[in-house]
Amino acid sequence: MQHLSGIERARNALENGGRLPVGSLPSVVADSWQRCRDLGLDPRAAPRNSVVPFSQVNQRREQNAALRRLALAEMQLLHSQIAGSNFMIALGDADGVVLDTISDQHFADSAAGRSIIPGSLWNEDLRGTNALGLAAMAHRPVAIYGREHYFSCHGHLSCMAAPILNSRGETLGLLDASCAFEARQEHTHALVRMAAAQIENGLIYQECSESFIFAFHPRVEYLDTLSAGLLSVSPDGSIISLNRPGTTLLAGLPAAIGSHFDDLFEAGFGSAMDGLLNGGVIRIRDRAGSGVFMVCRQIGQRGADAMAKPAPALPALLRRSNAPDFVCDDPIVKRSMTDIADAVTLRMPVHITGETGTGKDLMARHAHTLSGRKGQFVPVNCGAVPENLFIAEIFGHERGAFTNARDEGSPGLARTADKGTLFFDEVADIPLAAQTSLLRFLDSMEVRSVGGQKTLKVDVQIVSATNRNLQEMVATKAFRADLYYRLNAFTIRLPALKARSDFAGVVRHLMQAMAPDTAVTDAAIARLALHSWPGNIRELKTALQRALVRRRMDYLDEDSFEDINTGEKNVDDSCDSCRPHPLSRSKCREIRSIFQMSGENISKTARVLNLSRTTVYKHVR
Ligand SMILES: Nc1ncnc2c1ncn2[C@@H]1O[C@H](COP(=O)(O)OP(=O)(O)OP(=O)(O)O)[C@@H](O)[C@H]1O
Repeated sequence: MQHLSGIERARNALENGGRLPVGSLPSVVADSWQRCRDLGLDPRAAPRNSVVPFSQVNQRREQNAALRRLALAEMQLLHSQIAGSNFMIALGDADGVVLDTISDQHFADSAAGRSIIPGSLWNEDLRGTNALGLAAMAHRPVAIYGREHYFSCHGHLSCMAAPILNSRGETLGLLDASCAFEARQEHTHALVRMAAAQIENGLIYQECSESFIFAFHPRVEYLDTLSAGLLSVSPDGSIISLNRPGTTLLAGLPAAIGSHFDDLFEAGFGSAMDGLLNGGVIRIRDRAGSGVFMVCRQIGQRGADAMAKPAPALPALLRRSNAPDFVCDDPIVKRSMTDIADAVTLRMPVHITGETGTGKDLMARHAHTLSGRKGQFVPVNCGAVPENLFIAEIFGHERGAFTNARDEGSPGLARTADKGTLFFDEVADIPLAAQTSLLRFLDSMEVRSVGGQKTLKVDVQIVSATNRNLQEMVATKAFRADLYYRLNAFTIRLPALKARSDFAGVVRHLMQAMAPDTAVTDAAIARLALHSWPGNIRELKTALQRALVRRRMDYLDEDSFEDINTGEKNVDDSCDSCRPHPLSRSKCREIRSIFQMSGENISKTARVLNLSRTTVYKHVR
């Protein structure tokens, strides 16, 4: 008989309506499957794809503003720790409604990515066994791997979620990391829990700015870690809040909010304060007789000198160190990179075309790096060199070769680039008279300076770039046809930003470079993606810089880009047939809003809202 693993036996039983085999699943999963079964959910069917309307998402975001502010910063850090692994990080509110997501492009484009969007509800009774729903219900971190999900269509996913609790143990929100099952990373679960703990601590600092905050732990070297207890105390010694590790460390003692410092520790509040306010670490006994080290982390603003200290340093977490210099996940750009590598190996001239700001200069520099040439990368901005000096600038000149020539002469840029790369930027602007000399140089690789007699052979890799249509210029005789054919032996065309499939990656890359600690939400990226970006990546960079300057929070969301012209029709609008009917109007607005967010993609909208394409079409046409 074929030997089936525990999960396979359990799934067989689940999908065929049999009794679930005992011990084949973690109990949290088995209990959840049973509840889903009792609700009559069919594990082989598609779950109901429930999404709350946009206005409600905004309302919920406002209600959770403090949580969101801290959480988005942590999500950004988490994303940078696990990015590149086909992941999505989501923040849910206490009801399991997703408020924000940060994902890598690959996951965002997957079926799962399209169903975890702001507004989507992940309760167990709607979506079956899933980490977000279970963490909300169980008030503790949960990981659900692959086929442990109740619905078989979620079997390719792994999700880890941790609740974010306040000091009364109430769930304030949920942090979730979801990934493709193959990408499952054991350590991600720990990272999610740590991020949730960090948010909980952050909330204590945020909410207790008026009070004293002490960190304590039985081992002094743990005072700066997430295992330390965090206790906030009013100036008269009443306990205002206590984090989760603190509750565990003081288990068995009356550590409830409202109790007094003296009920928990043998040293009275007054004498402990004497030591703590001197800035030192003190050792005191709790009322159960265990010794703990304690240090003051914050003197509340009502305290003598309000010398609030920053939150304790966390154990240094790994950041990605080998990030590429620029983003090239778009298949066309990726292909170009491979082609460039081949071309420079063969020493063929490389010609790069693309609209302004698409990264031609960056690509030219990359060609030089790929060539492995030891010489310099020498750029020539052909549009900026005066026509009468062009030849002298490139090929050099002897002492006093012409009026205004430099006294000491000049070797010229072609010689400077020997054993390196000569990059003709804005190559369409090369003066016609100089085009002949350049063509000769490309054929012979020989340089003769103006006023000089000797020729010198050089070894340079030629790269050129333009955003103009050289072919048209050839047709109008503004550019020499033979030079054109010589330069574009090998041409790559960089796509406009709006056409790049790695748009989100470009946004995140720029943010990482400009403000590594500032999160940018998926919804913000979706809004940015609606703009046409005529200035391409350069324009995007400026828009992000502007938003960073104006931002009032530690993150950028769609509201940060209100000034961006998205060409978006008013998403509050409903279609003509729904407008007169209040009931159908709100559904219609929701459809139209998701339609906008999805880049006007009918199929995506239909999938997200679980509607037929015809229904979506009816509302958005
Ligand atoms: N793939 C990329 N990832 C991240 N940043 C990029 C990328 N491509 C370009 N940039 C950034 O966009 C800006 C414009 O790039 P670049 O100067 O290379 O464009 P260009 O096509 O040469 O522009 P122009 O035609 O106007 O000279 C630069 O700041 C560059 O760092």
